[in-house]
Amino acid sequence: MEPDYPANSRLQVSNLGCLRGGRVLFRNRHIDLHGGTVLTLRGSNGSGKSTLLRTLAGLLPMRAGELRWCGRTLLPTAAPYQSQLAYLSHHPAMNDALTGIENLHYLLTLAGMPWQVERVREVLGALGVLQAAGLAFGKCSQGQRRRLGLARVLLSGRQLWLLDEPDSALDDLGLQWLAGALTAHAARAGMAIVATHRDIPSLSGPVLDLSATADAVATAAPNGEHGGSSC
Ligand SMILES: Nc1ncnc2c1ncn2[C@@H]1O[C@H](COP(=O)(O)OP(=O)(O)OP(=O)(O)O)[C@@H](O)[C@H]1O
Repeated sequence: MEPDYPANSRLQVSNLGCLRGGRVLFRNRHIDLHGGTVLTLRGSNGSGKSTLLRTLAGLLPMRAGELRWCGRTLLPTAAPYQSQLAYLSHHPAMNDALTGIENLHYLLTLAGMPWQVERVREVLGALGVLQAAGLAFGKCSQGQRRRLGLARVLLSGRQLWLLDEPDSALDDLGLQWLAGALTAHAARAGMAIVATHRDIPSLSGPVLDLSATADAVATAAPNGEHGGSSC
């Protein structure tokens, strides 16, 4: 069993605005996320969900707004924030010529995670990709590729998960696994922002709908209790 994350961690994003191709996608969006919270990001195709996640992951410039992590105003590219996040995009970011295991070993080592064989086997087994992980990644099915990408997030040990349609290509069993993984992550005071078009079973928490007019802060706090700003 892995240790819990600091319960008083907090991600605050205020007045976020995003541009793409010279067009304003949205402005004045607010997120206030505490340990133990999963925020669902909704919106029609092209409304800017991926753009928002890529911005929070530090892969696109933050054109407008402010990000605070544990009370400190930081750029999304700042190390104290980057070291806490795991980002899963539409693309698996794995090398097709390497096996799933080799990809995981490379990516987790790069992220500074110790390679714990038993834990890796446990996660791959739970995801049903223990065998597929021995194949060249390029020979895996879309669902298997997605599951291996999710294994990378789960094994990352990071508190903040930014997941762009993690349910894509997953069958019903995979979707149930994802729901369980998110619930378990939240129970350990993990945090996640999940862009999805589907209903992920038993996922509760705030929803930010980018199709809607900007208004309320997407926020939630377990039991309404938070510690101080340090984490
Ligand atoms: N590289 C790019 N250059 C210019 N515009 C882009 C680029 N990528 C995306 N866009 C535009 O930005 C807008 C938002 O795209 P984004 O992928 O963030 O939406 P989304 O809500 O994630 O969509 P979906 O639900 O289809 O995944 C779209 O209008 C899209 O055409």
